[in-house]
Amino acid sequence: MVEPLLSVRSLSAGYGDASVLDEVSFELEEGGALALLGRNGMGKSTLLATLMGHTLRRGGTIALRGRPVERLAPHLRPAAGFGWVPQERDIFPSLTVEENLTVAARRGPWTLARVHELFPRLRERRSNLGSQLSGGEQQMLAIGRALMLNPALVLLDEPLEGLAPVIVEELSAAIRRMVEREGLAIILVEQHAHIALGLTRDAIVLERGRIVHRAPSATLAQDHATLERYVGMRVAAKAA
Ligand SMILES: Nc1ncnc2c1ncn2[C@@H]1O[C@H](COP(=O)(O)OP(=O)(O)OP(=O)(O)O)[C@@H](O)[C@H]1O
Repeated sequence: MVEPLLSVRSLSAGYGDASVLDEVSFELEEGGALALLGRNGMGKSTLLATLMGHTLRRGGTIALRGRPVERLAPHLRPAAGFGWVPQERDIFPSLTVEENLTVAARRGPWTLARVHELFPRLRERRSNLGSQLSGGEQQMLAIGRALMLNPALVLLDEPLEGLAPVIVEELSAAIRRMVEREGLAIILVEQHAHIALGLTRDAIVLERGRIVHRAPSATLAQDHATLERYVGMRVAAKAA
């Protein structure tokens, strides 16, 4: 049997007394691309934050390439292979674009040149400060910085949120290239289900911290009843 890239078993977690994730189990193969869908507040960001060690884990296991990581301190998880692009982007405003990219870089196939190739705007803006970037450029920088860690898996938390349609297209094309051409594994949280399903191979749907549906992305994209039920009418209408 081929070992999965990521194996999550019966993962339960929350914040303080509040329990959010309830017995979540799933696997992701090497080079896999997984969409994580569900309405607001259903636990999608919490699942990514839990993989990064930023919540209170109540039970369950997380293994990356067979290595148990659920007890690793959050600051050690990037070195273990997790690249995280949080919803807030968290770029350093007083560092230049190039400094943001290189400050925590790790050796591997993703270099400054390759990140510039994926996002030519970051090359053009390399001497600008993080604070001088548009929202779309900040998002490109956040993804580029995660790639410079040379991760085994990239966790993308609503990377297209609040961006203009032309930037959404540019970023979607870059994510598609990361997955299809570079073979990078991703977990993509996205409110725009039709876009997320177009960029991934498999999907899971969270409802109040539990997985309530799993399917190949192409199948779920056609399953309007399930999308309406768990993701919302607006998205299902767009997917139709
Ligand atoms: N730092 C926190 N402290 C306490 N509760 C939190 C915290 N972050 C999230 N929650 C709660 O956890 C639950 C799940 O939130 P989460 O952000 O994971 O949902 P989500 O599916 O990612 O939704 P969204 O699209 O709104 O980000 C919500 O009830 C939320 O209020």
